[in-house]
Amino acid sequence: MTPLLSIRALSVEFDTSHGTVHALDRLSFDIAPGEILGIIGESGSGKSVTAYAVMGILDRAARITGGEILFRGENLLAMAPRARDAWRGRGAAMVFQNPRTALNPIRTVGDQIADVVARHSGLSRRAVRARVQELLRHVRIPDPERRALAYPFQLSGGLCQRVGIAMALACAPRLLIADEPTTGLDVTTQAAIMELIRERARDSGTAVALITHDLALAAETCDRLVIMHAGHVVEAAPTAAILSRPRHPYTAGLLRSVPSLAGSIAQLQAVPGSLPDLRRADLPPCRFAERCPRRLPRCDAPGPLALEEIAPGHLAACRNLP
Ligand SMILES: Nc1ncnc2c1ncn2[C@@H]1O[C@H](COP(=O)(O)OP(=O)(O)OP(=O)(O)O)[C@@H](O)[C@H]1O
Repeated sequence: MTPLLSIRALSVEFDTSHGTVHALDRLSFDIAPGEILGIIGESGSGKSVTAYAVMGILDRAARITGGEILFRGENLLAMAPRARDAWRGRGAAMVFQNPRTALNPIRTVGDQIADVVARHSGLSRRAVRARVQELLRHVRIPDPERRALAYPFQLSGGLCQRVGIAMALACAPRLLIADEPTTGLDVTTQAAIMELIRERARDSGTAVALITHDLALAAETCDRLVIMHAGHVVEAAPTAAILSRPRHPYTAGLLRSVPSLAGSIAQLQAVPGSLPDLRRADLPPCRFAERCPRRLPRCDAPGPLALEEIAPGHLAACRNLP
């Protein structure tokens, strides 16, 4: 199937007073229409930078030093700014972590959703208001007439996240990027939010990129997983393939660190070490090598590390695969 989104060899750097951060290095993966793709990695692996690059909302300090982001074959990075602004919302929309801080504290949630609806449609004010109610009902906010008049501080975290989802869905995006959408929410609310996201993919063919460090949550929800480490994709495959036979040592380590996936308590262990400092000028070709139990001399040989198809639909970047 033709991918909806195709990220090809994307490299992003940040200029800081402490040096250049090599945040993404030749990152590549695809998302198909209607697919729920999990983008997994520990803090600092580049998940949010990837999302911001797709949305075109990277920090000013960021530099895209290579690659393409193709949306239905068109390179978003080559689009004129106005066309990119028009694409945002209809093409892709984002649900953010910390729902309350993602909303404007001094406007009612109804007005905030109405702004998005009005910006992306030629609807009359009355029709916009009706659409806001429809969206609030769609994300199952109880008593939507009253809740539309509330300010974010008057709503629970879970309701604020539902508002965030309603805003993202207001322009019927083809791709929904959900960046840690359930962090900080209680387990029941988490489950309800994830069900809304799943339902959207199932019923309207919206592709979903679920960004999370929670491999267990992604395993329950996603069709396919992309495992990121220090700005690289180290493995990408259907969820079942990753769970039954992880090929990259980092993926295997992640699985062993999750109680529900480790197999037994005795096998439970954290991935040793931490991400390398991405400001280092001498970053090795494999950024996992210094933490890797399978490291060989050839792992450090110069030259880029290729992400190769090792089985149909299963990609890995490793010079010593089991
Ligand atoms: N504005 C910035 N200036 C400098 N470095 C940045 C900036 N934004 C991100 N980075 C760096 O880019 C790298 C990737 O960060 P990113 O936020 O994408 O990671 P992440 O995987 O989303 O982490 P988390 O799970 O904590 O959100 C990190 O080393 C981070 O410090």
